[in-house]
Order: sequence, then structure tokens, then C-alpha cells
Amino acid sequence: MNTATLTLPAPAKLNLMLHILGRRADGYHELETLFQFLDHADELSFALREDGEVRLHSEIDNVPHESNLIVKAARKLKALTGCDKGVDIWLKKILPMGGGIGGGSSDAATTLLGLNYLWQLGLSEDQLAELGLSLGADVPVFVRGHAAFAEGVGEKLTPVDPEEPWYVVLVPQVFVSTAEIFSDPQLTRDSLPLKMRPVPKGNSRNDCQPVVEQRYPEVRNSLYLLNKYTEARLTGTGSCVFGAFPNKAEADKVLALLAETQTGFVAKGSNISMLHRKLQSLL
Ligand SMILES: C[C@@](CO)(OP(=O)(O)O)[C@H](O)COP(=O)(O)OP(=O)(O)OC[C@H]1O[C@@H](n2ccc(N)nc2=O)[C@H](O)[C@@H]1O
Ligand SMILES: Nc1ncnc2c1ncn2[C@@H]1O[C@H](COP(=O)(O)OP(=O)(O)O)[C@@H](O)[C@H]1O
Repeated sequence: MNTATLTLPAPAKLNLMLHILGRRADGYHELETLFQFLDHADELSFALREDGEVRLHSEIDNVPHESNLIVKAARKLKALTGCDKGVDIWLKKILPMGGGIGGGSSDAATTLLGLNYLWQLGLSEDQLAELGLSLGADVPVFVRGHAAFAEGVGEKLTPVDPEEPWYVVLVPQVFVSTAEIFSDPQLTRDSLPLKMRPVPKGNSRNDCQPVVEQRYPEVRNSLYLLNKYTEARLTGTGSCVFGAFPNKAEADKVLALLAETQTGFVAKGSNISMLHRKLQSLL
């Protein structure tokens, strides 16, 4: 890495609730979900190349270079703007993959915002969010960087400011396929749209949870164990489950009690993403 390197976080998210309202003609599901960020993140470093090449130097297991959402985001940005600059990128992967905490989507959003800055493209947040949506349903919320109530497939975002507790996040060692959960015939698809905003307490279920629990005993077990200390819930389509605590000490204590059988981490909930806090400090 050279000295003119821009290093930015790509934080995780939680779905504090997730309701499925129906299925669209294209097979995608209409959702209502509440996104909040965690102060727990991957780290991406960017260094300018003058030759126009996009190179990611950190390989992820089972994700070829050209399929990595970081590379896809960089290429989309070049195609949209005609920018002739290139970039070297390094990724420090901290977030568990396929866990419903959005690491891939967040890496993509950090790439879009990081390169917009490094390449001095001057794209607006709206333009970056639209480009992000073409990479994945969860990318726009990471581009905008504010906790949000989301509708549609996650692209219609209304900023919200829920409490910011400390969370224990358990990471069951199973890979849950999002497509598989959404194609399960037993999935609840007829939740009624919420009329009240902010989301009333007691309405915070995740409609994917019963199907995921049935298919993955490891997830059911993690929920059962965490439920002994606080209300535990699935994020996204899993596999991660989370529960809130009033302070770090209590969250740390519970994670330590579960450590013999469970892998996980403690992180603070945050309504402004770490990425946006860092970018603000640069501008
Ligand atoms: C449901 C969420 C909630 O945050 O789950 P997680 O992935 O975070 O667990 C996300 O919106 C997921 O977004 P993302 O992970 O980008 O999903 P995609 O790659 O776009 O979709 C994977 C597959 O899931 C199904 N899918 C996804 C989103 C959606 N609203 N309806 C669907 O039916 C589709 O079959 C799609 O082919
Ligand atoms: N930079 C990336 N980080 C993580 N996963 C990526 C990345 N690029 C592509 N992927 C693919 O996206 C899939 C889902 O990743 P991730 O966002 O971590 O899970 P989820 O959507 O469940 O939160 C991974 O299993 C991997 O195949």
C-alpha cells in the first residue's frame, strides 16, 4: 500500500424487523424492514492507478475476482461515468459472509462512495444509490448511511432514529441461501403493511425466521440460547441472530457465557454509519 491510500469502513447492518407483504411478478418479494448499522465493519483501502485498471488484491474464498461486489461496483462506476482512472483495492474481511449482516452489500457501497471521492466524479447520493440498487437490494441503505425504514425490495427508504443499544450477534456456522428461503412455500408472504411509524414495539418479528429455524437447527439453537438473556431475533435471511442490551458490559458478559458453544461478537447499534462518519471527517 502506498501513502496516498484512502481507508474506509464498510459496516454491518441488522434488520430489526422484517415483514414480507407479497411477491412481485419478477419473483422478488415486497418487504417492510428496519435497517440499523453496527459499529463493526470490514475495512477497504483504495489507491489511485493511472492506467485505468481495477485490481482487488485480497481474495475471498469462493468469490472470483470479477464476481466480487467491490470489483463489480468499481466497474459499474467506470461504465456510468466514462472515468479513465483505475484503482488498487485491499479488503480486510471482518464480517462473516452470508450471515444477513450485509457485508458484501456494504463493501459495494463503500467502493461506490470511496471511488466517487478518489476519482472526483461528483455523483450525487441519489445517483450512487440507484447504481447501488443494480448491485443488490441492500446496497442503497449503505450508500445513504442513515438507519431507515425500507419498503419495496429495500430501496424505498425513510430515515429513522431507533434506540442505539449494544447488541450481541451470534454467528451460527451455517450458510443460509437468501434465494432458498425466499422460494420456500411455507414462507409468510401476506403480512399487512404497517400503518404506524415509527414501527411499534411488538411488531418486530422477522417473517423469514420460522422457515430458517425449521431448515437450520444451528440457527434455532442460537436463538434459543440468546433468548435466555434477551429477546433474540434473526437478521435478514440469517444465519446471524441478535439481541439488544443496555450497555457493552452486559453484552460482553452474555457473549462470554455463550462462548463455549457459540461464535459471535458485540457491537453498538448506530443510526449514522461508520462510513459516513469517516467521510464527514475527511470533507
Ligand atoms: C432480505 C434481505 C434483507 O436485508 O436479506 P439478507 O441478504 O440481508 O439476509 C435482503 O434484502 C436481500 O438482499 P440481497 O442479499 O441483496 O438479495 P439479492 O442478492 O438481491 O437476492 C437473492 C435472491 O433472493 C430473493 N429475493 C431477494 C430479495 C427480495 N426482496 N425478494 C426476493 O425474493 C430472490 O430470489 C433473489 O434472487
Ligand atoms: N465483497 C464481498 N463480501 C462478501 N460477500 C461477497 C462479496 N462480493 C461478493 N460476495 C458474495 O455475496 C454473498 C453474500 O454476502 P454477504 O453480503 O456477506 O451476505 P448477506 O447478504 O447474507 O448479508 C457471499 O456469499 C459471496 O458469494
